Amino acid sequence: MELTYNEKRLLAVLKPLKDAENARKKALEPISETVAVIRENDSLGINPLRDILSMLEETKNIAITPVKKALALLEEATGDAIEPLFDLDRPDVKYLAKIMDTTEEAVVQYAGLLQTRGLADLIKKTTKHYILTEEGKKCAKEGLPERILFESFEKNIPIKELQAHPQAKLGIGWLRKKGWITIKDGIVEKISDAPLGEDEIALKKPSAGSPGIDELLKRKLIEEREDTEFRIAITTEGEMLVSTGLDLRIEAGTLTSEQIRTSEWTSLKLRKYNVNTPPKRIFAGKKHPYQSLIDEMREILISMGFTEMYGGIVQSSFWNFDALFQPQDHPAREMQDTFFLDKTEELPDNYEAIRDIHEFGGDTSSTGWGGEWKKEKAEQCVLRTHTTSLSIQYLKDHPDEALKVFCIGRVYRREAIDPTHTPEFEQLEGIVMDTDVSFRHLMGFLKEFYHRMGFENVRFRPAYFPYTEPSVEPEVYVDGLGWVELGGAGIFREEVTAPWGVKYPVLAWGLGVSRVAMLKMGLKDLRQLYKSDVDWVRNYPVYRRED
Ligand SMILES: N[C@@H](Cc1ccccc1)C(=O)O
Repeated sequence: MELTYNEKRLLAVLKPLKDAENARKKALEPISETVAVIRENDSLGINPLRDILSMLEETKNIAITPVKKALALLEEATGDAIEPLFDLDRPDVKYLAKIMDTTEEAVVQYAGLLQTRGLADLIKKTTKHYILTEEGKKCAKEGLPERILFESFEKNIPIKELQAHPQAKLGIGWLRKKGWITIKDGIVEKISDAPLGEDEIALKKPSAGSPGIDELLKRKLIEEREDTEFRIAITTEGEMLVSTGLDLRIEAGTLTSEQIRTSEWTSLKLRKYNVNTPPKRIFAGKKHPYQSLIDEMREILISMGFTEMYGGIVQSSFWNFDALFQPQDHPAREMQDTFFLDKTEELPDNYEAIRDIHEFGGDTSSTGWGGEWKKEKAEQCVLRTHTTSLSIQYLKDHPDEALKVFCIGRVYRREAIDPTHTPEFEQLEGIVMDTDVSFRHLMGFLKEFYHRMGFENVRFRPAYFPYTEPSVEPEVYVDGLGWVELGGAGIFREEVTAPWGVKYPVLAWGLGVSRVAMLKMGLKDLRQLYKSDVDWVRNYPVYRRED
């Protein structure tokens, strides 16, 4: 495969650097010889030569003429001041990035490509170094606690007294461990002259390989750091390729309309694109997958002719339970099932109609639940446990017109949290009222909705809710899971509709939204929908309608 423009550029930079390095080595040969001779004489004890020796050794570390020349050329080419560097036959990536005016990552990438072609070697070197921790800095300045303690007394000292020393807590243990003291009959006595330890030497200059390092790491006086350095060396093949000449014309990435009109493009070198290289991923803002699904449900209902209703999260027990003919001693009204609030709400004017329904059936054919209905219980506010609390209020406000309304909203129940239960979740509520809608219409609406959501098989099982008769639970069939229950539905009872003068039959349902989300999104854990898991959101494919 042909070399990319950037690979060629890198090669074109590497080659003169290597030439410069070769020239430098060559120029240094006579110096090296001299140094060797002097060193030999020096070992014979001819001391005055020492100064010459160190002078010459220094020379070896200074950029000498050929290198200076190469750098001047590079500086001219890049317009950048370049620090003299050594090992120019395998320059550092930082340096290359600077002279190629690009990032270090890019240089490593080009070098990686060259390496697969055998034209360059990418050399990775990691080195360790150590830094002093806060504690370490203190000890490096003032000495280790045991050293300070050791120097705080002459030959012996009562242990009680030594314990009062601010360094005693850590220091005494170490004094014993290092064998600098003994303690007998409450008296501490020095038994060593406490030579400078390896740890103390390493603390002054913590460098890799010094014997005290491990001890200091264990005492958390120093921390280890790793530096990674990349260097790139051109290979002989690489050099040969450069010698045969590289086409270093700048490649055109995008053409201007001018270049196309004037046919200038025919003489340009066009950049080749590798369409197999995955691009860097960018993450644009996007809707949460759960929100997308909710929006899809909303659209389906709107397309089926429904309008949306809204209502508060905080509801009186009256609207959440009583108006729905849920007896006041119903288990769902217990503290352990519902979030009760330290708040009450006034009841509507004709609340007595609901009281009568509960106590004896009011004006209806019902016999009610019997017993005494308590107003205070109904006034108690709760976090709504179902969105049916909105449906009944909507009916109260629109008792005599045909209507199709829905709402998608959050509801709250005191559930223990596990993969399939959360104390907050969403419901999709709907009601349909018209002159002669029937149970068959109800099943028709629900089937149609689930079909549009992509569930082919829908069935209904008999169920019970205090506010509907008949009542059913819709279920959908999911491969691998079987029939899954998805909520409740039914026709509102007379006890619910009569108090508000509702004229026609009312079909009602409340469906689990998060349940549907789990099925549609293939989730095993419902909690995923409510976590701030950015990675998941980023990687979740943008949701598409199936129709
Ligand atoms: N409110 C019921 C569902 C339902 C709504 C309307 C009619 C019948 C049932 C629930 O939360 O489970």
